[in-house]
Amino acid sequence: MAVVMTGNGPRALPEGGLAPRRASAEEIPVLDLAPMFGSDAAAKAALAARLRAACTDSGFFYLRGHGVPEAVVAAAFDAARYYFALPEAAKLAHHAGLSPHNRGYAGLLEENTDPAARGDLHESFDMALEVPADDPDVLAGKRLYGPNQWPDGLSGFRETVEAYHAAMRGLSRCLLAAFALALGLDEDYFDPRIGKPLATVRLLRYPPQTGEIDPRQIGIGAHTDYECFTILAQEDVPALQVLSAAGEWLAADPIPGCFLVNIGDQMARWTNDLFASTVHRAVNRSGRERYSIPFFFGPDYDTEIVALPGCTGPDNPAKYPPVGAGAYVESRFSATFDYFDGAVG
Ligand SMILES: O=C(O)CCC(=O)C(=O)O
Ligand SMILES: [Fe+2]
Repeated sequence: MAVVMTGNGPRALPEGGLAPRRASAEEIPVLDLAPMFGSDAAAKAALAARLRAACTDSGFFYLRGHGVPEAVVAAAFDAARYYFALPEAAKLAHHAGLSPHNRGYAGLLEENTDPAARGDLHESFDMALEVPADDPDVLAGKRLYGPNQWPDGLSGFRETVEAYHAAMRGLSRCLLAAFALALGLDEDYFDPRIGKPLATVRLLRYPPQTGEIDPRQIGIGAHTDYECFTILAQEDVPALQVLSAAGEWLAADPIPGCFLVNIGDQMARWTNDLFASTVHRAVNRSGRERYSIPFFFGPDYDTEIVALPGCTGPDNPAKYPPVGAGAYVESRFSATFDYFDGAVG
């Protein structure tokens, strides 16, 4: 049987084709975050219960009532479109391999999420929290902190992408409060751990794939995400597939006005696998270019990821040894990006 190696161990993959099945509203539910912006404790508790069910089941859910203005999302997609249309030389000038902090551009096939595959058919631009080069954490060699790299001469690009990052950070704080409630913790439980979060905006462009498709070379190979959770913005071009517990690929098609959120490996570790970090992949068979914008959110670099209160018990010992949040993501980047270990400062 085929498996994919993740940071939390091997996961079985089904044999077979690239076509997904439609997901039902139970399999990938739509949750409304609005109660988290109010003070109705019963409404928050109801959301927390639905969130807990979604996270323990598929680990994927659509999010509405999130409060992020549509214009902020639309501007980020416009920025992605004109960014990727730059000449290749302009993009290579700020290649992520020139940054010790994994910020900048990477081209087609440079990432390989599934070690058994032959590279991912997308190009990307990564930016994260802007931390100056003389910051003590950067000087201490915490590689995931550092300055971003930006393309030259692309008016408004930086401002637009930074505004999107800020909006996603705000949303993440709110979402984490809901996760805390879903885990029976105080709403502000995670707040002391997210003052300087490892939080990356990634612009992605997937060219369409037509004709015979090599299953070992798709938009993004089967993988789990590395951080706590991912907030994905999609336009109207479908491609994303989620592996169900029963081993079927489900289509996670875009829903207008909703983000798609999924649990990542850090949260699976934090919850001792109560919350599912679910395998997913993308295949762009739409015949059109696809742009998507994942936002990966994890806690501060030095946060120890160890089973949270209530997630272990006499019959449920901790499955994973403690690990530093930053060290964990760095180890995953080393496994995934062929340029990360050789990056120059
Ligand atoms: O583009 C997508 O829909 C998914 C991207 C993804 O899974 C990732 O970047 O980790
Ligand atoms: Fe992913």
